[in-house]
Amino acid sequence: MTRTDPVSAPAASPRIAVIGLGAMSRSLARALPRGAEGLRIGAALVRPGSGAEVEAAAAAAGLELFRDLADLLAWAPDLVVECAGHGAVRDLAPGLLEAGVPVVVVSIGALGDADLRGRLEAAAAGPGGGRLTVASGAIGGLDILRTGGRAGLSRVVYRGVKPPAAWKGTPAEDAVDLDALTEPTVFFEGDAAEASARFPKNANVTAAVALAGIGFTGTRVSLIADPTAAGNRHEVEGEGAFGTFRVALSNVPLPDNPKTSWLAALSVEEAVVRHFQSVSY
Ligand SMILES: NC(=O)C1=CN([C@@H]2O[C@H](COP(=O)(O)OP(=O)(O)OC[C@H]3O[C@@H](n4cnc5c(N)ncnc54)[C@H](OP(=O)(O)O)[C@@H]3O)[C@@H](O)[C@H]2O)C=CC1
Ligand SMILES: O=C([O-])CC(=O)C(=O)O
Repeated sequence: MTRTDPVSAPAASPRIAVIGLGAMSRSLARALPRGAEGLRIGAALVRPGSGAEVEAAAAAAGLELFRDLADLLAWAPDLVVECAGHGAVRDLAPGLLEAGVPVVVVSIGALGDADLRGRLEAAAAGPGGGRLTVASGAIGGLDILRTGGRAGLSRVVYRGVKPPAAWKGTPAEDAVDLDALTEPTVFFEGDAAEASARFPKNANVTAAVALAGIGFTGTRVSLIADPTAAGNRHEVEGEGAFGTFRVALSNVPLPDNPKTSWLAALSVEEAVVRHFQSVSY
């Protein structure tokens, strides 16, 4: 007897597209074919105004290029992976989900906006809605927050340390003179709601911690610029009825973008692979 997989598995070569063609997408497009899964990125949705540099990058990676959501939908993607930014989650993810396309997002800080979260949840839960997956990003320990959180969490603290260059072009510049720092300097203390909104390219991890744990206002955040830091360090401490934990990561940044840890790109790669697996370990 021939058995068929009851899950509506896509054809042998699933059609996977990225939104954005920056450091993370390029890393993902280079990396995916190395796995045994036979998955590869086939297309990219970029900004309408993007020019020759993006075209060259797409050609080098063998990607079809779209500048319009309707064109991407006509390509009939089996999965779309957002590696672009908060605006892309807001403007593109709801429509994709409504059209039944599963979406992986990594710009998790966008989900700090409760209205957008509601729209995404409604789009995914609606008739024929696609599944929304939030990649773990550059952080770890989310499993402990989720599982320990079943019995209640009383305290979750996040501390993010990056070299001054990684904080360039952010509100950190209004708080400290990044070029003059000689020692680790805390320039932000607050909650994950404020951190993820004000640092959309640096503090998505705080949103991941908030969503897995005690929410955006309950999660305490410190952001630090450290001239001695070689990479991006993330620490999470949690406390609850289950006990306590502390996770500390020292992440290698992507060569094309010092703000972004390679681990974040790897988390997207893992989410893509997992999406197409019948059994995941
Ligand atoms: N969860 C996590 O741990 C992490 C999440 N991130 C998120 O991932 C995002 C991507 O990171 P990274 O690749 O390093 O960033 P890059 O800045 O290198 O690349 C992002 C690319 O996406 C493009 N883009 C932005 N908005 C849109 C849009 N609406 N449609 C199409 N393309 C768009 C940008 O174009 P343009 O330059 O024109 O804006 C840029 O080319 C970050 O912005 C951040 O939000 C990053 C690090 C960690
Ligand atoms: O990549 C990192 O180390 C973290 C980051 O930028 C983010 O959370 O937005």
